Amino acid sequence: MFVSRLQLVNFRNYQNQLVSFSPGKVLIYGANGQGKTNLLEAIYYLVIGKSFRGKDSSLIRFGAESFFLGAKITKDGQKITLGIEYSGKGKIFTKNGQKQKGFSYLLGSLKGVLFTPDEPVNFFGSPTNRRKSLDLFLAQTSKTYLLNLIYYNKVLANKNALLKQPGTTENIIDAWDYKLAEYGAEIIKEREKSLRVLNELLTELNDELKFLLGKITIDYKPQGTLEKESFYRFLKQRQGEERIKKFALFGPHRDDFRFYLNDKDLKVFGSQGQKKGVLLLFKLAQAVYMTKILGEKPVLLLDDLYSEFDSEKRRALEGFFLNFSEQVLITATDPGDLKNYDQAVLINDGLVL
Ligand SMILES: Nc1ncnc2c1ncn2[C@@H]1O[C@H](COP(=O)(O)OP(=O)(O)OP(=O)(O)O)[C@@H](O)[C@H]1O
Repeated sequence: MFVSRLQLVNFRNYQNQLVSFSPGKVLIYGANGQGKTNLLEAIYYLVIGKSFRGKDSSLIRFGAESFFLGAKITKDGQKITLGIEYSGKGKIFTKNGQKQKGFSYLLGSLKGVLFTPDEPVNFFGSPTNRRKSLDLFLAQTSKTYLLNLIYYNKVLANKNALLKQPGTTENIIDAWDYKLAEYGAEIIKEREKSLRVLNELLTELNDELKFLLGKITIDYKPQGTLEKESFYRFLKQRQGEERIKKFALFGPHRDDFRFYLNDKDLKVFGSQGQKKGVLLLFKLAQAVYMTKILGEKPVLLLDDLYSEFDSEKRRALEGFFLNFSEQVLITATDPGDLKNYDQAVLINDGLVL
């Protein structure tokens, strides 16, 4: 799939901009602070229904009251139009001109994988960010996963409220734990399976691209089990501790997965370059996963990629992109950074020239 048209109205520093994109390698270039990342942010907004870097209110162009993003997607020769409007009153979602009840009805229409230079710090910095990142990928690849996650979070919120209430009995908590175990086991199963596959794909990519020396391993530490009944017993055994702390301490909302390079924890021992490399490989593995398992090539959104990697890695990457994406949008300050592109888009002060 690829984005053939994008409209930005009062989004960041864009007033009313229509951009046409070709499939293939698209170079988005311009000086610092002109709106290159804003453009990727807009496209990724249509992928995940929110910004990867700011609150909705901060995305409205200074002085305006709402923003609108619209896109035309070409998918297997068919055209899909998506629209999201945000104002202080909320968001309006449209697909093919029809208003939709929520973003979950748009999710998956445009599949995308984003890599930004700031991301490794956040990603390796906290388990919450790693979980969020994985959830964004899995929500795009599986509707069931998304639903289980939504239900799980609702039950979790209820359980947490009850744990704070004086006089809540064990029986009441039991009922919520049973539900948590039901959804939680499914979440853990999907995370376990996908991380195993992603690890295999990432290893193949690393061999092919000769990116980092050594073996990369993803170690997933689920806070529960893969089966509902044993998960429920796992939670029940820990109820005492949760009642004292008045907070749900166990379950996939506390899961973590860590990356090891030659059996050394990357978070603790990895260099900045190694962390960036592994995260980029992890993202590219997601694109391969979507292509191989779902049969849908996502759009790759790579912010300032070439300032991050040495020339050998750049060369390896250039040959790779279009195997697993129909369209890759790469931002750069120097137009000489990307060779053999299909389209170059110059951005200047919120305008596409
Ligand atoms: N809500 C907003 N309204 C108007 N302008 C905004 C808004 N939010 C951010 N901007 C402007 O957007 C610009 C930054 O855009 P962006 O992050 O896309 O830059 P960039 O071209 O990727 O630059 P760099 O190469 O430095 O990363 C800044 O000039 C900033 O003032």
